[in-house]
Amino acid sequence: MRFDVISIFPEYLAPLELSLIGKARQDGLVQLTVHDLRDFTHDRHRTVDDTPYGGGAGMVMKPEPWAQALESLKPGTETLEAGQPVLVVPSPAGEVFTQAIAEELAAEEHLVFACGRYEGIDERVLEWAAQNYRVRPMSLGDYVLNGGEVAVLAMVEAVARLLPGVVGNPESLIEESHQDGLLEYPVYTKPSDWRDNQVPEVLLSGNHAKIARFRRDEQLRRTAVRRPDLIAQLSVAELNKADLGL
Ligand SMILES: Nc1cc(-c2cccs2)n[nH]1
Repeated sequence: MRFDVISIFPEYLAPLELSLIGKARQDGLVQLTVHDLRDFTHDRHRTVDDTPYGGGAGMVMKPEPWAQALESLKPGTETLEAGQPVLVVPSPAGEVFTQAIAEELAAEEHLVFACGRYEGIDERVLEWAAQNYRVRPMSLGDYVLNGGEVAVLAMVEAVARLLPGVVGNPESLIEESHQDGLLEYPVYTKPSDWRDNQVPEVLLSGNHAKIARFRRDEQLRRTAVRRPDLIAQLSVAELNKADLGL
């Protein structure tokens, strides 16, 4: 998997050199390159923004530096089966990023992330880029950040960790939150009696069927309380499987 990130703050993406993703890059499982958008400007001040047509506060990112940065990544030279790269554009006006989308993107060969700042990128860039990219405006959630970099850190981690060989034990990717549309169950470790707080007895029983049932019930109970919106998407059969006791 090849990741390219374009930003006016490339140092913001430095955490992607650390830990899991950093090791994946060293192991050659992931190729990740961060590009400074200002390298695609040609004026003395390396200008990337200008005032908005139609007025309004703030500045808009100029189209030409983006076009040159995106062209530099050689879209359109992909093999037929690889298909066009996906251009992910973090935006509060995008589709909401989910685990399902992370899994979708993890199946791609090449992802490009465009980190907007200011009031956003000139819309014509996204229209123009559609010639050589599958353009996907993507929101991290219904709140506003100052730029796309934080969203890219989250999305790259969510995608890269799904790639074969990136996390040590692939089993740890199973039964995670949102894996099956539910939140994950609570976890415990030693000591079993901690400051007079006990680990649920069933987890000490060694009865794997009961443990599995307890964990499933806890997933459903947590989801019903914390994320009723997810419960609405579950089948009646799933709900009937659990004793929610709500
Ligand atoms: N979910 C989300 C994305 C964003 C931004 C992306 C780029 C600038 S602001 N805010 N909130």
